[in-house]
Amino acid sequence: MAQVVSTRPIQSSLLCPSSRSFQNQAQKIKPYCFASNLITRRRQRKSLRLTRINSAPIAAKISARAETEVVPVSPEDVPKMEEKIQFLREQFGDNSMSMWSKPTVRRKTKIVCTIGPSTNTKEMIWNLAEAGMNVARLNMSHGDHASHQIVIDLVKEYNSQNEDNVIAIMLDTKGPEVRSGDLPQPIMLASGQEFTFTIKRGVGTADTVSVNYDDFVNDVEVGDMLLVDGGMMSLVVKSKTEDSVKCEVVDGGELKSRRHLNVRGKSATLPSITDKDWDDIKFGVDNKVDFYAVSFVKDAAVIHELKNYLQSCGADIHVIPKIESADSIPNLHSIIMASDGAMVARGDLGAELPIEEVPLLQEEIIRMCRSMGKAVIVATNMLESMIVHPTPTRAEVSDIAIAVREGADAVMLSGETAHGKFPLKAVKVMHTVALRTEASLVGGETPSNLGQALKNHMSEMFAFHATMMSNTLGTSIVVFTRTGFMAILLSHYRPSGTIFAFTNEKTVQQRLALYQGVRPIYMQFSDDAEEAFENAVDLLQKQGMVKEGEHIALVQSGRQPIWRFQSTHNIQVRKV
Ligand SMILES: Nc1ncnc2c1ncn2[C@@H]1O[C@H](COP(=O)(O)OP(=O)(O)O)[C@@H](O)[C@H]1O
Ligand SMILES: C=C(OP(=O)(O)O)C(=O)O
Repeated sequence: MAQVVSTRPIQSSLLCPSSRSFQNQAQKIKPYCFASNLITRRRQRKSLRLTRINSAPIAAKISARAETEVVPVSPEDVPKMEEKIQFLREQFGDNSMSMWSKPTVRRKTKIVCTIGPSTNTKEMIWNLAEAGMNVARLNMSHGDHASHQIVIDLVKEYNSQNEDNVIAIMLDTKGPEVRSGDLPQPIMLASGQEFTFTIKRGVGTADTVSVNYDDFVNDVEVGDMLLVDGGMMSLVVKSKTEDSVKCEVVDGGELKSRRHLNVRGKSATLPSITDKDWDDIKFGVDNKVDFYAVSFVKDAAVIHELKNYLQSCGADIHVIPKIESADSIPNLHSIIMASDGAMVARGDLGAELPIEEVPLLQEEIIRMCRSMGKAVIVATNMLESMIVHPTPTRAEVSDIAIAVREGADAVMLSGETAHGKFPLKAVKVMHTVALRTEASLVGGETPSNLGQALKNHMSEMFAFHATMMSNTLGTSIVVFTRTGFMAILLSHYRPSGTIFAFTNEKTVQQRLALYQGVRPIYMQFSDDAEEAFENAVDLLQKQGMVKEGEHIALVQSGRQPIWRFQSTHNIQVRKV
């Protein structure tokens, strides 16, 4: 057992871990090129065949290391691989790879699925979870508390039956969004025709529809461009009365019920958290959801207000602002600083701001979140075509790969899983593309100023060195955490190996499901540190997540000391 121990505070500030030598070293450890990957895959296939003949232990052959893994290249390969694994399991009665065979274990980038009419049944939630969903998102713009309650209860039921694969719950507030009203049936709008939006309630005819926002008439001006569903249709404002806005259709199409309305370049003058949102937030507190995604945040004040409210009711729920409002951009830094992460909500963002700004902002928001040690989710249109088609466009596949490369913690599915025809296929595509992209990445690329943001130098130093050690030795990392802090910190260093985060808090286990590379495991902590380590390694070995003879890096650090003197942090490398 190798050990690095520090028992006194470090005075000097941290070295920047993104130095060239670090990267060079990582490069050496994890060489990658397409050809070598193909060869590895061929060898892999061969070793699978050999395994069948020799009945040798198979855990090592289908190992977790991304570079030696059979990486399916198309979603169609996934069932084939699952069949293969099933075959091996049946042949050898071996369960040592059962956990690694789960998509949620091998992939580092997490998947958020919006639950809606296509997926709100027990069967579909179970299927989504098995296909790779890590977080279930409830969009409060749709449905009522009763329908969301059913979904929450189902996810909780799944979690109670699958302690090794828990799904986090994210409640997404409706926010001050402007939407058109309900229509008895969709209306076809043709370019050049006149169409009216009215603040009168309940109107839904061929030429006029209600808007859910009374100040709509005051906020828009003649000449403004109105975008429906982020630009799927557009109308230019021609004139106004005290309750209506007359427009001319520029780009026509089919107008359905409750569609997004944005004014190009403008945010609505509404508070970020509306009365309905407060009601939904309380519903989230009652149901102990894990995250709020807060729509249309414009400044940090609203985050402070929500956090104060949550503190006053003793609720441990993390807050993820959705960056989608033009007004939020000058305040990005303070908004993210006040929050637990951010969502790049590209739908509304690309409607309020010029569309060509979206990729640049995505990169900037991811970079900012990562440097501040906060979670970041990339959302909207990721596999949009799969709402109706069984395969994605190549551009969509690239989009997922870019988000993974940029270092997002999670990628999100919206309509694809909420009301699409192929929700499970969409999750499988996302899983496969993320996994394939991750296999091409060098681990441990840390944002250069992570240290300055976190100001907890001892924990950071240990997270950095644990990452270095595990990357050098090619090990997984085992960390014990009560609050999730150290697991989240390690995640931000993006080690190559999996971070097995043992926690004695179910809420922390669920929350950690969102974080890149973290595999959260619930375990009651023994009073004796050594016993707890042994139990953890035992559990990993039983589940086939580590195997005999393999090394693991074990980290004891973080804000709250567990089995250590106040100032003692350590990293150990152990042989299983
Ligand atoms: N809980 C729900 N109940 C009914 N329909 C839903 C629900 N959640 C999502 N949907 C449908 O899926 C679509 C895509 O989901 P999402 O992108 O989250 O919604 P939106 O863009 O409308 O805010 C929605 O426009 C809606 O038609
Ligand atoms: C995620 C988004 O928000 P919503 O789906 O809630 O409209 C978005 O606008 O990209």
